[in-house]
Amino acid sequence: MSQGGLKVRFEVFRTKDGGWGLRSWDPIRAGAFICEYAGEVIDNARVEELGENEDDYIFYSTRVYQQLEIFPSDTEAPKIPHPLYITAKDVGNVSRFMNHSCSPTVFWRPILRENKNQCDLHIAFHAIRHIPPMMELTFDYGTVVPLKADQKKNKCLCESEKCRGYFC
Ligand SMILES: C[S@@+](CC[C@H](N)C(=O)[O-])C[C@H]1O[C@@H](n2cnc3c(N)ncnc32)[C@H](O)[C@@H]1O
Repeated sequence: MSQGGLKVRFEVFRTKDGGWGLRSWDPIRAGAFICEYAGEVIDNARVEELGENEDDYIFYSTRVYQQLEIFPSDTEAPKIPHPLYITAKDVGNVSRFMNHSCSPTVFWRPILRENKNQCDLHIAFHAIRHIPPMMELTFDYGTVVPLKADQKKNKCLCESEKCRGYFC
């Protein structure tokens, strides 16, 4: 599904708070593949080394997510063969501009793809529901568990009714 490439016309735009965000000029149907999180795969040691202040563009597969309403409560989270960290700080695609929302329009799931006799883990983003043109594409960055006392928390500006107030 995700190998067919990008099917919608993306726009990187200035959000109300001044940062960049991502949206699509085309409608996206519920469940449709949107894009992958492209970047450089790094290991845990490099994540620790970079620290939380150095890189705003790390995707962490190790975060914990709120159950999405589209999935029944007994749906298990997809199994990931190993933790995956991807930084899109220096190389990446449009997904690096996707902001966090506590009521996201997009969710991610892991996919395994064969590559020269081995399987590579990729992260594919899909629409949670029908997304009309120009609606911001956002996903839940997830929660660090266990949350350490000194965990850096970013004030969340998603303005959702269900806003948790922060994201990590
Ligand atoms: C992966 S980048 C997303 C693109 C970013 N807005 C930009 O201008 O390049 C993640 C950073 O965007 C900002 N951000 C993302 N979601 C946010 C939210 N809900 N509230 C406030 N800032 C957010 C934070 O600075 C965060 O570290």
